[in-house]
Amino acid sequence: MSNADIVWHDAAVSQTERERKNNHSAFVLWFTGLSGSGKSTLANAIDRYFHDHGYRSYVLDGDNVRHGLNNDLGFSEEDRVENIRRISEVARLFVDAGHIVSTAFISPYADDRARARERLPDGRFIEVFVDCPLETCEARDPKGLYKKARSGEIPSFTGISAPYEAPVDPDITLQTGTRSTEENVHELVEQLEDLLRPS
Ligand SMILES: Nc1ncnc2c1ncn2[C@@H]1O[C@H](COP(=O)(O)OS(=O)(=O)O)[C@@H](OP(=O)(O)O)[C@H]1O
Ligand SMILES: Nc1ncnc2c1ncn2[C@@H]1O[C@H](COP(=O)(O)OP(=O)(O)O)[C@@H](O)[C@H]1O
Repeated sequence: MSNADIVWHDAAVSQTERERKNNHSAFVLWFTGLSGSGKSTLANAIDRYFHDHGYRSYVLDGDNVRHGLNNDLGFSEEDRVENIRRISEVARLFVDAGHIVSTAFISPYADDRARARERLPDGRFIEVFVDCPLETCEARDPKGLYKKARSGEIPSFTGISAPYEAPVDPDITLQTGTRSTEENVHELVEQLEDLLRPS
């Protein structure tokens, strides 16, 4: 069956109605950065803040999604593109359902992040650059992957033997080499003030 045979079915309950009931906007916080830069740490810290303050929210994390939905994908350029395409579709569904979704994927290619932005309603895709020098990420090496990448045990490792295209004009930049998680969460809450206000 081709896509031409599939007809979009409008939902009985709109995103706007869900947002009104939740009393806040639905949007995606798209964290991007090198492995070990702090994407998961920050996505979970801000999610804790959202949850504790009555927002409906959820985290989509690279490691976890790759265990399930995307367990057929590796780290070739083609697979990473498909990984991000699927994640952005899932993120869109969460926004449709009225949630604030924080995604924590390296998402190394600028074009893929741009496509993800295009899939979301205007102003509902917030690109957050988790900015941390490669040397710091490598010194942290929380999973021992940089060591393996340097020894050649892991091929095509982002930042070492595969590219990372840093955002040129991100909506928000958080430095994790010099600022604590608490400081960065505070910064995020300030920058998101308009979206977090009751709708
Ligand atoms: N070759 C290679 N390159 C980069 N990362 C690797 C690789 N192999 C395994 N890992 C682990 O997988 C996590 C990255 O998955 P992502 O889905 O975020 O990657 S991507 O967006 O598709 O590039 C990444 O997680 P984070 O460290 O949380 O970023 C790594 O733990
Ligand atoms: N300021 C900071 N912000 C975020 N993570 C930090 C910071 N300082 C140290 N870390 C540590 O760096 C590591 C980042 O790992 P993680 O959040 O899994 O990154 P990523 O998801 O980008 O791979 C964690 O062990 C975290 O405790």
